[in-house]
Amino acid sequence: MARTSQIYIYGASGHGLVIADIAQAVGYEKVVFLDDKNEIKFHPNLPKADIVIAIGSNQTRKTVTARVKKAGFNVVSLVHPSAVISPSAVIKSGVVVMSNAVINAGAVIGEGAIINSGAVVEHECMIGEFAHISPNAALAGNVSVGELTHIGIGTSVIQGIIIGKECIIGAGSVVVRDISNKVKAYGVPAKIITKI
Ligand SMILES: CC(=O)SCCNC(=O)CCNC(=O)[C@H](O)C(C)(C)COP(=O)(O)OP(=O)(O)OC[C@H]1O[C@@H](n2cnc3c(N)ncnc32)[C@H](O)[C@@H]1OP(=O)(O)O
Repeated sequence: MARTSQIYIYGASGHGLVIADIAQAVGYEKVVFLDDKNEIKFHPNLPKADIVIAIGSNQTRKTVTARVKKAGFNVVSLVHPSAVISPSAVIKSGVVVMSNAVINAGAVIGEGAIINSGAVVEHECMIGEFAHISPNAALAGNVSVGELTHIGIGTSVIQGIIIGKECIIGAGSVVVRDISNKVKAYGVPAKIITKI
């Protein structure tokens, strides 16, 4: 679908402001924020235009994405011009890639995922749908991150690790063993703290 000159940003938080900067940097002429608390709220009958879902909560981002897609809006991916993306990486729809992120060869970034500022996603990593890789997190080669999982700021994950779905990995962790689904884990090395 051809890009529209206007883009809706669904969510007017700090995350939305960062995404608005990216939208302008890649050439959108007009940014319109939609927010449940703002004057302009999402409605299925709004004029159709590109849209990006700027909601930090992984589960809410997934739910809202389904809603706007059902209403016929074009959910786009936005990549900051300073990010370095391998030609062989695959970026699915609704992904945002912030400034200075690196996504290396053969990596696959699932629908609706966030690759935040300065994150490194090494070769052949698989990032699940609606996951969030926080700023300065570093995933070595062949790491798999399950859907809806949040990797905390500054976390490092060694090569080949499998992290399950719907997990929270705390800030500054070093993950050296696989992590099962639906757990909170943190520390150096990361240990499972609780089930979610
Ligand atoms: C652009 C952006 O802003 S993107 C967002 C980036 N943000 C992040 O990455 C935040 C990630 N979140 C965290 O790291 C959080 O601390 C969590 C989710 C791991 C834990 O949160 P909570 O369950 O609320 O834990 P809580 O704050 O109550 O702390 C419980 C204990 O764990 C410790 N703890 C919490 N997080 C960590 C961590 N990442 N590493 C080591 N210890 C930790 C606390 O010091 C505390 O210890 P104490 O009981 O001895 O005092």
